[in-house]
Amino acid sequence: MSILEVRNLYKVFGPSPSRAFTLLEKGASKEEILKKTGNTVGINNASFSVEKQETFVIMGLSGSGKSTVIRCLNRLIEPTRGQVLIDGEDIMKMSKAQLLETRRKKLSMVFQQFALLPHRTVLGNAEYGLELSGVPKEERQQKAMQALEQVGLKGYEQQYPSELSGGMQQRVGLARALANGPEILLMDEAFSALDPLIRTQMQDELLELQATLQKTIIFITHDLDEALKIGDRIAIMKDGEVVQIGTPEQILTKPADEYVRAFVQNVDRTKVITVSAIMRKAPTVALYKEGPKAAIRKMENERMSIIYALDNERKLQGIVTIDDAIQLVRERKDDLTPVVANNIFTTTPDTAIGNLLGTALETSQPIAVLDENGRLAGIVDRASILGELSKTMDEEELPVSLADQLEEESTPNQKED
Ligand SMILES: Nc1ncnc2c1ncn2[C@@H]1O[C@H](COP(=O)(O)OP(=O)(O)OP(=O)(O)O)[C@@H](O)[C@H]1O
Repeated sequence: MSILEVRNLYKVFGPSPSRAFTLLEKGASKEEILKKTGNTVGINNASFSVEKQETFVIMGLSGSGKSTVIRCLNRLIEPTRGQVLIDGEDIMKMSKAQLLETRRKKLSMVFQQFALLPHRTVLGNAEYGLELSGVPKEERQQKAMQALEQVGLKGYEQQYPSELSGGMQQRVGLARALANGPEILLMDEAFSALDPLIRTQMQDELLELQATLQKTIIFITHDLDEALKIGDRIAIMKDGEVVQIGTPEQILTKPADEYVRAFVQNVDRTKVITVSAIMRKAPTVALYKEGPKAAIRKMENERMSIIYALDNERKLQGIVTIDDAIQLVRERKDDLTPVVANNIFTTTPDTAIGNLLGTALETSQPIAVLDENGRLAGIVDRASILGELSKTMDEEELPVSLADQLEEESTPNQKED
């Protein structure tokens, strides 16, 4: 079961939501509805679910409805229609007391403008949520200290917010949210007010922190690069609607419509698209013990001149050429081991393809993709790496030798024509 589920959520701001709904049902646009009724459609039929420990990013341009969605999740804004289920419980049906309890125990929010109390120390700010919940002093201080340590602010407990840099102030905001021990962290443009360098650093730190904390994070941003970096999945919003939900790779490789395509077209795909998106099954694979005759048969069937040789645990040991295998048959050997050449280039499924650029230049052989146990997960060849790279870069931007190779590979057999 998803930890959070949003079903057919609507928020209409204004005097007469029912008039807006009538027009929405007829397919009217947000602008038309505003013009005719004076109502603003903030969220239009949004549905998504978030899994436990997932970082789910909601991304969209200004006015697309991100902040309204995140505020509906804890009912800081009352949805007009729809359901928000947290651990299967509909927050729309909760009493005031239940809602408060849920906000304190399950959801914590980190705001763009830090929202710190200026007259309280760092520690005083970090323990504030717990204080509101009535947690005894000693316990709340201990939890707040732990949270401050997690965000790298140990030693700053007695400072005041004005004595800290923007990045540090936001760490206090994060510590305050973490101190409550929530299952879900709601982060509303949490890094958008920071300088670019500090912002990148905070993104890295959040990723690091999340690797150990494993919270469920719902992160709002208008910055696509931030979304692609942080999100396990991303929901893209436009005019209050969720237009696509997918992993960063899915968003880049299979944009749902022209809007998303236009949005992602300038992204450096090579940093996001990983080998797993372009690898294919290795065509010919043999176990050592199958011997050279079986290997030759497989190579013939697949019309290949090499075979990937695996040991008994199916770990890749190297490649055997058809000439090597023929030689082994002549020598009456019944095992492939003697001729396995292990000078094969390897990579892993989660390597960004931009990092394979050098290897693609060095070898015309496919690169073997190994899983974490050294088993052959597939292969990735130069054509598919170059194909992906060329979608990102203009040809003039490609290294000269790569551009030449691309040219050669895209016009095969020209001389023979
Ligand atoms: N209190 C309100 N009253 C009327 N309209 C509102 C209100 N709050 C938001 N809206 C409208 O709802 C739509 C969605 O706004 P929202 O703030 O959720 O967008 P956003 O994607 O978070 O944008 P930003 O990044 O600029 O905050 C916008 O058209 C906005 O004008």
